[in-house]
Formats: sequence, C-alpha cells, structure tokens
Amino acid sequence: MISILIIDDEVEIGYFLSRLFQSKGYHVKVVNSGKEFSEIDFSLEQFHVAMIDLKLPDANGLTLLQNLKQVQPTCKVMIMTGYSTIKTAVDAIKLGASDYIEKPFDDIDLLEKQVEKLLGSTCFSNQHHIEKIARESGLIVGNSRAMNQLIQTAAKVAGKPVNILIEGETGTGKEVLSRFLHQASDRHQESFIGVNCGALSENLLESELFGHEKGSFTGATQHRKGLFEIASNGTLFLDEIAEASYAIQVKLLRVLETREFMRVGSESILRTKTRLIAATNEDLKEAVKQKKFREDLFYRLNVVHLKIPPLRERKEDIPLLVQHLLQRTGTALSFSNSAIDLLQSYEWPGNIRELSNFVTRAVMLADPNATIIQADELPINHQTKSQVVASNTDKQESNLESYLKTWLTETLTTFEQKDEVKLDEVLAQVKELESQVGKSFIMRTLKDTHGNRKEAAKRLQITMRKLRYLLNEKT
Ligand SMILES: Nc1ncnc2c1ncn2[C@@H]1O[C@H](COP(=O)(O)OP(=O)(O)OP(=O)(O)O)[C@@H](O)[C@H]1O
Repeated sequence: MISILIIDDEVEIGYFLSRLFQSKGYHVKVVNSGKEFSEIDFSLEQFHVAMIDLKLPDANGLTLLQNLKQVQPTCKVMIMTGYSTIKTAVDAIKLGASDYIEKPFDDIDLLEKQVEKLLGSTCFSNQHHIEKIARESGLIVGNSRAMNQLIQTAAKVAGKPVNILIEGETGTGKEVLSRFLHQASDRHQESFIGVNCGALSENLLESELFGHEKGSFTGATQHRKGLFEIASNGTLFLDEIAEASYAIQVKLLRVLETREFMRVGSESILRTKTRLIAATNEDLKEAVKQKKFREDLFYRLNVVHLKIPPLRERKEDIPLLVQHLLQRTGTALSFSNSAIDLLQSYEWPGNIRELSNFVTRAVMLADPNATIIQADELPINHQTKSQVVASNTDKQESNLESYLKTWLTETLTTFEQKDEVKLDEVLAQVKELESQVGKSFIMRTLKDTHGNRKEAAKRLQITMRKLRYLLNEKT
C-alpha cells in the first residue's frame, strides 16, 4: 500500500491532506513537529512520498528533509512552504526534494497531480487504486475504451466537492457508478443513500428528502429525519431526477444554493453537507428546452456530466460482465466462446440489468451436470447477427407467442384434468401471465425508445411506477 508522510505543524493542513490521500486508498501518517518526526521508527515504516513543511516550531524542514533522505533515500519529498521563494525551493531540491508547493493550497488539482507524479515514479499506479475501488463497488469497467475513459474521469472527480449528473439508458449502471463515485471519495466511510424520484408521489418524496415534523400531515405520527439530514456527511443519489415535480425541483435548487432546508411542517433551518449525485435516463437538456426541467437546477446538478454508453455500443465489455454476473449467482458454470459470441450479437435494450437477468435464468435452466453453457442452450432466438430477437425464458418481446402457447396448453391441461384443482394456483398462473405480457410489451417499447423509460411509459399510457412494477423492479 502506498504510504505518505505529512510533516506540518498546522493540524488542519495535516487533517486535510490525510483525508485527501486516504480517500485515494493511501496510508497516511501525520506528524506535527520535529520531535514527533524523530520518534518515527523508519526501520518499521517505509514511505513513498513525504510532504514536509519548511517552517516548524522546533525544526527546520530542510534538516528533516536531509535526515529523511539518509534513512529512506527512495522516498520522494515534496516541500510545502508558506514563504515560497525560488531560493528555498532550489535549496530544497538541491538537498534531494523532488518538488515543492506553496501554501495555502489554491489548486488542489495541482497538488494531487504533483503527488501523483511523484508516485508515478515509484512502483505504484493510480490505475491499481481505481480498479480496487471499482471491484469493491461491484463495477466492472470492461475493455471498451468508452468505459475506461468514463471511469478515469469519474475517479478524478470523485473526490471533488462538486455535484455530478449521470446520464444513461435504463440498466446501464447509473447507480453502480454513483456507488463507485462515493467509494472513491473521501466520504466513503459515510452513508450512501439512494432515492428514486419517480417512485414516490410528490408529498412522499418531499418528506423523504427533507423530513417532516409530527402532525405536519395526516399520517405523520412521528417526526422524521430526511435524507439530506441522514446523509449530511455522505452521498445522496437521486435517481430519475427528471421525474421530480417542479415544486421539488425548486426545493432542491434552494438546498444546492444555500445548503439549507426545512423539514415539512417546521420553520427551523437545518444545514446539510450532502454530496449530490443525480441520474437520469432521459436527455435532461432536452427536458430543459421543453420547460419540463428547471434550467437553473440543471446547471447546478450538471457541474460534472458523466454519460454511460448503452451496452450495445460496448459489446466488447460483455465477456467480463458475464463472468462477473455468473460469479454473482455463485455458480461454477461458464459460457462457451460461441455462447458469448451469441450474447454479443444481441442488442440488450435493457442493458446490463437485462443481461444480468438473462445470465441468472440461463444458470437456472442449465443442465445440472454441465460445466459449460453452450450457444444452442441459450434462450436466444438468433436470427441475424446484430438483429437478434429475444429470449424464450425472458418471455419478452416476440417470443410472447410461444409463451402464450405454452401457458394456454398448461392451463387447458389443468382444466381438463379430473383430479382436484387448486384454483389459487391457477389464478397465480393468470397473474404470472399478466406480468409476462406486460413485461413483453414494455421491453418491446423500450427497444423502440432506445431505453427511454419515460417515453415508453407514455406510449403505453401507464405510470412510471407501473412500468417499474411490471419489470419487477423497485415500486
Ligand atoms: N459496470 C457494471 N458492472 C457490473 N454490474 C453492473 C454494471 N452496471 C450495471 N450493473 C448491474 O446491472 C444492474 C442495473 O444497474 P443499475 O441499477 O446501476 O442501473 P441503472 O442505470 O441505475 O438503472 P435504472 O435506470 O433502471 O435506475 C444491477 O444489477 C447492477 O449490479
């Protein structure tokens, strides 16, 4: 693990730097005086980079630099000085420092870059750290250039105190990416809380976000903290932000501008330090043009914009994703190369969520004695490359016909049998039919709308809530 030593008598600076570098997964040791420095056992602790303040109350930074270089010659040293002159900087560099930086730190980017540069010349790389966090967040980066670039950018902005807007079709991994951003930030030990703006009514969403006082509305029997309060030191993920009503948008804007809010039914002002990540599967800019989304809120949220490409545009990621999804089911099964080829020829309108459901079903249906799932066992009705129809067991889209036939045969057989029939079971079958028919229509429409759920719900004349319900997702 990369180790960084900070030597500074200003406790706040030590704290700030340790948070900054700990959030990158580095080990950080802070000492506040020459005395504390002399107490370090360098035979036990190896440092890759040391940041030394030139002015300490009981020691000269240049002397500490020399002492450190004697015991750990490979450690790179960055001098920090509030009284930077070319002379002291040149002196420090002559004595073995690799770089210097002026205090106060106006440009944290520059500071990070300078330290990364020093680390780059040691044996560790930032890439290693990004991969570790991605793994911990359940995010497979894959082999595509687009995803790799996206994750590099995400890693760079994760630690910055800026709002982030994630855009991507349904199931592309917006929530997974936001978890990665949280994990890669210095808030990773605080809470990460997500809320789906489309899944709650306006009143419920307001109370969920801001909390409420006892008696503020019918049913408010207790006072309740809102997510801006609960996740004050952490990250708040607002999924499907375009679904937030105009009134909620106004309230969100106020919190983002002032960091202040009030619980429903209260007049006391509360403060929040929540870091906000919003996600949308529709073009928010377009929603602004159509006056459905507030422009001022859009600009507040869109400080950093991360767009996740749909799976059909990064099919080279499918092998690694499939491997991950298989592991997630706990199976030892794998897919043959031709099976992977087949999966890569499908368009996946429901993106990784659809792929994930597909893998789970393929595992469930696999021959119990098999170790490899072959292409011809896959429930994909493969017509022409890149123009695949759909899966039988998904019972979605055009295979609806075969599902209906099977359903009808099974139901008629039950009807014709003379033994006792459990009507409840038959009715459960009818419910299943309703759900599968709904799902098929939705999947077909999602394909037509390129994954735009709102548009799909509009075309099918159902609410977003119903759409999600029929897809067996969050309600
Ligand atoms: N890069 C990825 N690596 C591994 N799994 C992923 C990745 N992206 C998405 N998934 C998986 O796909 C499923 C959908 O992901 P997620 O909920 O993050 O998508 P979403 O874009 O937020 O969906 P929605 O628009 O419906 O809210 C989850 O099971 C998630 O674990």
